Amino acid sequence: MTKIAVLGAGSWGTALAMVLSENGHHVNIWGNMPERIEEINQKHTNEHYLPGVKLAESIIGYTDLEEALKDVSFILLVVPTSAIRSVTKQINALLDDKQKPIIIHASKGLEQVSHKRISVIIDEEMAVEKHSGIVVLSGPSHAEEVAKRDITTITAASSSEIASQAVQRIFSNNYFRVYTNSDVVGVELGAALKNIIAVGAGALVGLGYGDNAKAALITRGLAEISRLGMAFGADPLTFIGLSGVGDLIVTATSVHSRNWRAGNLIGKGLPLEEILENMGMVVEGVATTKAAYELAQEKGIDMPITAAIYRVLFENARVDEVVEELMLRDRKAEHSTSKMTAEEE
Ligand SMILES: NC(=O)C1=CN([C@@H]2O[C@H](COP(=O)(O)OP(=O)(O)OC[C@H]3O[C@@H](n4cnc5c(N)ncnc54)[C@H](O)[C@@H]3O)[C@@H](O)[C@H]2O)C=CC1
Ligand SMILES: O=C(CO)COP(=O)(O)O
Repeated sequence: MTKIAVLGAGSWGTALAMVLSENGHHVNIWGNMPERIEEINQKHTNEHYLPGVKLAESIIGYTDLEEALKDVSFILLVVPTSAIRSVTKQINALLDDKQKPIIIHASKGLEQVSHKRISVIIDEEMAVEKHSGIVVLSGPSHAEEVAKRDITTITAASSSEIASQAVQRIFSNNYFRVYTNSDVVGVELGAALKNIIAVGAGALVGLGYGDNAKAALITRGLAEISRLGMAFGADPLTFIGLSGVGDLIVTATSVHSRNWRAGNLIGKGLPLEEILENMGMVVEGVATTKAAYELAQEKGIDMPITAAIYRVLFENARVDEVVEELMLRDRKAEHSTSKMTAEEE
């Protein structure tokens, strides 16, 4: 039996713990909220994050990280992006160089200020001799639907094929299909940046725009995600895959999405602080908008939708006002086909 530690006892960590435990693995789930860990151990539920869902009794909750990591051969990090660095530091301090687990992360975002991808942060904080590879798990996957065993497809990306195949093996079953991918940059950027577009899509619906507007935002959103990704060496094919258009569709069209819901309330005129306070779960797209906006400015990459959403979130611009600005930008050709062109744009 494979022993796995899931670090982060929120919606996604809990849903992924369920998949792993159904696949016959021994799952330790670690969280920073003692009352939720007690609920997982006593009642086998995590009502705040996955209401009405019964968890396997074999999933054991921990508040002590050292205990949760004991003898595991995989560590799945699924805390908000803002907590990745500190949690990775703690793991690194607790592991010796004999255990050598595979490190997986399933979070979606970019670090504030440094604008780094999550696997880069993990790589910086984990001594290379203490692990057997870093794998990114990403794709169109609402926790609520995975917890109901709805059909889900996802990708496991790593520079180590052995590690990505091992991750594919532990997660795969008849409702959770995992592909492997070697484009870590593209998979992580697709995952992080789609949340920005989901905020925008929610805002459009909140303001009463129609299906044409939604399709325009998603398609042109994907164009700018790909443009940034290609400038960082991502494979353009990744953006028409699960962690590109797949995740963009599922996030930008669904009421399950916290990013879409936050955007929707912005479109309806509610203040951002109030929305974030009441969500009760992480809305990665807000911080990611800031990081991506700054990154695009720094690298001279044209990301007009991201810039528009930045203005709404951080400069109090109105949604209808930025929509008008986007529509009246300079006329352009639809495609920039080569990496060179994307970088020069
Ligand atoms: N919910 C979903 O359907 C999916 C979420 N994700 C990604 O997974 C990541 C986590 O999201 P969710 O589980 O949905 O968020 P959530 O808001 O449901 O739960 C986050 C959990 O992390 C805990 N946490 C926060 N800071 C921590 C720290 N320093 N140490 C330990 N625990 C800490 C919180 O207490 C909470 O239990 C995000 O990056 C999100 O984008 C990815 C795919 C699907
Ligand atoms: O990443 C997700 C689905 O793939 C979940 O999106 P939200 O964080 O917007 O809920």
